Amino acid sequence: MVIGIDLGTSGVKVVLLNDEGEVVASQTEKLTVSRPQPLWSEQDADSWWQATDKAMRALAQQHPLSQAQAIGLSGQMHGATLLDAQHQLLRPAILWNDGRSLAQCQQLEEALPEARRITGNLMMPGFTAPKLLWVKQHEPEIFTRIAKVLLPKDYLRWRLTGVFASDMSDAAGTMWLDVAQRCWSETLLNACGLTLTQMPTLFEGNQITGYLHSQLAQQWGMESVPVVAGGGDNAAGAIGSGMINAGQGMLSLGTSGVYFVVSEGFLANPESAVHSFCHALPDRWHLMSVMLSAAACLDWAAALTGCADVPALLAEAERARSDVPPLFFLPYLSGERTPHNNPQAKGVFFGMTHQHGRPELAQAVLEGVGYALAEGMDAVHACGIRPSSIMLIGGGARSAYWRQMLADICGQTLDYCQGGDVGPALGAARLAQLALRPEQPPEALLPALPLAQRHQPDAQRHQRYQARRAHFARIYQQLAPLMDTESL
Ligand SMILES: Nc1ncnc2c1ncn2[C@@H]1O[C@H](COP(=O)(O)OP(=O)(O)O)[C@@H](O)[C@H]1O
Ligand SMILES: O=C(CO)[C@@H](O)[C@H](O)COP(=O)(O)O
Repeated sequence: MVIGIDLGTSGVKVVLLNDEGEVVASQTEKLTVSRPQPLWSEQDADSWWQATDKAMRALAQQHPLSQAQAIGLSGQMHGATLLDAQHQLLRPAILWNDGRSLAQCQQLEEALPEARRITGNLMMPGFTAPKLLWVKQHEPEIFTRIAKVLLPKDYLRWRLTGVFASDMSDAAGTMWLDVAQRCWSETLLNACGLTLTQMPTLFEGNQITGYLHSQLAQQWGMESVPVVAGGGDNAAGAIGSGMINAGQGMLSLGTSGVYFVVSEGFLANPESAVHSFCHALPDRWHLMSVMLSAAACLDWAAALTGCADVPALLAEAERARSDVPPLFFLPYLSGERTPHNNPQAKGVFFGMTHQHGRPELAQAVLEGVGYALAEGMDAVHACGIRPSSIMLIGGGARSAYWRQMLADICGQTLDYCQGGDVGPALGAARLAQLALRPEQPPEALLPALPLAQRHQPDAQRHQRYQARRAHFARIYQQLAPLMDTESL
């Protein structure tokens, strides 16, 4: 048996897999995001640990963990978790959807024109490097005390094992990694005033990084098992759904919305804000487009419209009238990465009339996220890569109604598989399984998940959505110059 721990933005998920690769128990503990200033997005890293401990204890109640042989980790990417020499947290973690560091991105790009070549990526505020430059400039007393910079799941690893380590897929999102060579770039680190000693040691996703503290093992009723490197949540989600070979694609509907395609070797197109990162297995890479608020828009809209929860919002959307003028929603509640790279982008409802009520607002939100995802897909396809199949994962993929709508909007066949909603945790567990059997080729241990439902696009609906998508794009283009409201 193996355990997968996924530190998502909305919660920590833990799963227990048996030797047949089936989930025998799982538990989620919720997390909240704090937004103390415009563009900021933070979480208390200690709350990650508290949620993990609680989830593990609950997992142990559901099923004894004495047979567990390894733990794998996965987590929200890019977050800056800063520790001092006594290993105390220096400030709240600055998250992947925090937009405060645009100026620092520009400074890094100007100072280091070779950054795009080394990282394969455009410097964007969500990434870790510009966040550290922001801390250096705005919180110098904290910056000088930084002994270690950790990504979110690697902070959990430190709490689990006492080891400072990361994996290539997550490290690629820092902008300090030479992505083609899979090693830290001292040039990039030095540009932020950092050195190699402040970085965790790098591993491939299927390698053992350390062992569970015996005290924790005892509390959770298990052995002091190996803790495996794991992956950033998107790479881990891809591993969980068997996406490891060139041309395989995945659409993740978590807090963020991610279109992930495994590439043939290292491939980059930084100008389009497409991300080019290492996969969580050796010698494999991938491309992805990232929208910052995907299923997050559903939670926001549910609260806004007085729906009890996301399923209630989805039920409202299904009642939306089709004989009223189209209503548009720009889903940029936390700014946007692909394709706009605009932290100042804002959410917008456009086209409201007396005929629109809660169902139409709900429907507009689902559609708006769909149009933005379709734009990200196009950006990835423009890199010359088009997958033969696309797997849906993440909490948002639980809705069959939204899944079909997304297939219709994107004009793509989308597959939903059993277990897809806990994809990254499953991937973390599968990486742990791989680490225990290094002699086995990954293909043998990563079978595709059983197909639950295939969503074929409907040609007529796709045509109608295409016309609306073009209008959605025009609304953004027209309103983008008005979206920087900081000086008002
Ligand atoms: N039944 C449902 N149908 C559609 N979306 C759902 C449902 N339940 C939860 N969600 C969405 O799933 C999201 C969480 O997905 P998850 O993949 O766990 O995200 P993260 O990894 O960012 O924590 C929530 O933002 C919520 O909007
Ligand atoms: O920033 C990115 C990827 O570049 C996000 O995908 C984060 O990794 C958060 O993921 P979720 O919490 O939405 O799964």
